[in-house]
Amino acid sequence: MLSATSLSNHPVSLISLPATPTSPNPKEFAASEPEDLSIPIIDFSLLTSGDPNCRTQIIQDLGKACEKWGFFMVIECAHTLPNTSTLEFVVHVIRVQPPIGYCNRVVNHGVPESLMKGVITACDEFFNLREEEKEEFEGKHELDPIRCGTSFHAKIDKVFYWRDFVKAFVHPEFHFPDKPTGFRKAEMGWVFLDPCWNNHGRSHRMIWEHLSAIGSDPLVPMKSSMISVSLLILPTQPNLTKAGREDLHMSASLLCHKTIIYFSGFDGGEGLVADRLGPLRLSIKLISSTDLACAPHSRPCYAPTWIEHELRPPHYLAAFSLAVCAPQQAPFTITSRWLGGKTLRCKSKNPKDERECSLQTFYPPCPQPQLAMGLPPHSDHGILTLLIQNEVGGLQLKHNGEWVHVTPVPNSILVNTGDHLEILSNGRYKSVLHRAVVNKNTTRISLAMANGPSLDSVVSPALELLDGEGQLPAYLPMKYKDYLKLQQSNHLDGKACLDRVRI
Ligand SMILES: O=C(O)CCC(=O)C(=O)O
Ligand SMILES: [Fe+2]
Repeated sequence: MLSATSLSNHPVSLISLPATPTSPNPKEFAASEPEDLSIPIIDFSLLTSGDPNCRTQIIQDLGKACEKWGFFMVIECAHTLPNTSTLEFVVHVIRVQPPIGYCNRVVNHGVPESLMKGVITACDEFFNLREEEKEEFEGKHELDPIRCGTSFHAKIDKVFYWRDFVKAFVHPEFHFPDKPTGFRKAEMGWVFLDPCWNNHGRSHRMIWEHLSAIGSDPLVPMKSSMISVSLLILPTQPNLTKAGREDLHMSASLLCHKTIIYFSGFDGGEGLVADRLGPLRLSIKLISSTDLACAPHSRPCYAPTWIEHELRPPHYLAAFSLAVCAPQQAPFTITSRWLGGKTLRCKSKNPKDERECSLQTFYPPCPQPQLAMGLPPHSDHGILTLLIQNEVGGLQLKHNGEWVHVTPVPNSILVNTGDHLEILSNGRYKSVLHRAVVNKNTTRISLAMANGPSLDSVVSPALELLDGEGQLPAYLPMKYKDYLKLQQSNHLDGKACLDRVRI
């Protein structure tokens, strides 16, 4: 496999790149630099705020962000942004009542920094494997669970982009290359619960399915066999109206998304490295949303259910994919509520089949960045894509006809709208065009998580919208599987794929 990494490491590549007819015009890469400061910022802690006005405000802000930009950033509140006065959507932080002991972690997007850094470092290790080691993951077909490569579609692309990638379906089944071992070194300080367990009638079993997805290595027995786990505290509100209850349910599910289970009972208290551990008996206290809705005081009164299970060592990517459930679900739930308060039938009939795909991209230093392309302009196929990156810029997005450079903000998650959201909202939330440029000196790594319905779901404008607003459908229905195949088997070319279903 001719990878960008191997070219970059090769002395010849330090001289020049061959110009090809598809080499971009250098002017094309110009982006309006500081503009990105107005990219909407969303503070996730407001979504779980006990103050209904705050929630209403943030819901509206999210809707506007999706509509005007198709793009927003979720930050940790500990981070101070440069020049905040110019931000269009700065909102002040109101923290939810903190869970026992660990309040500072459950704020905003709720994904621990160590996990974000760990998964990026593990990606780096993967791309630096020898070419022969990566070859076995090349993948032959568009829907292969793991695919590794350089150009978008090796058979038809005339240009190799200056990047290497590995794509993997991480949900409903978790797939990922079994190398390098670094991916399995996630610290065992936390595990995330599936957020939907408590308000969509999911059984506790689901949780275990998720937890078991975290890893599959056999473990050796360990000495300290019991781990106690403290679970969640949710904001509680007496005398809830129906709307209030709905909000609480939403908040509960959002907070559960972010619930961090802390393990205790180990000596030393330092981070626990998975491969030092044997089988862990994990006990989790579960409370249901009914208990929550009834809880009159700040501490919900509930009858906890204890379950025990053997936990396997976590995989960085599996842990990350669970961790980003909230940022993925929340904007969608909220933007659909914002569409006249209707709940769009957006997703698969069975949420268990929803598809989540992770795409890790590695852009090594490029000798002539003005002649190379990292990733051409395109929109993503799913509902929303969440993206994290190392601290090297390169992502640009199209806003009001201009390319806007996105400056990386440490510990932030970028969220962009995808084609499926555009179709579903009948064009109200457009999928955003974006691209990646490369640079001469530094490697850039990004990790995108795209989520969509199950492969057999038919993607079409939401009936609720059409009925309610007397609109005609602006997109033809298509099976998600066929849409994915169509997009993945052609050149990556702006919104060409979406244009095929546009009426
Ligand atoms: O590397 C980036 O920032 C962009 C990646 C991207 O657009 C994608 O994975 O779809
Ligand atoms: Fe993308």
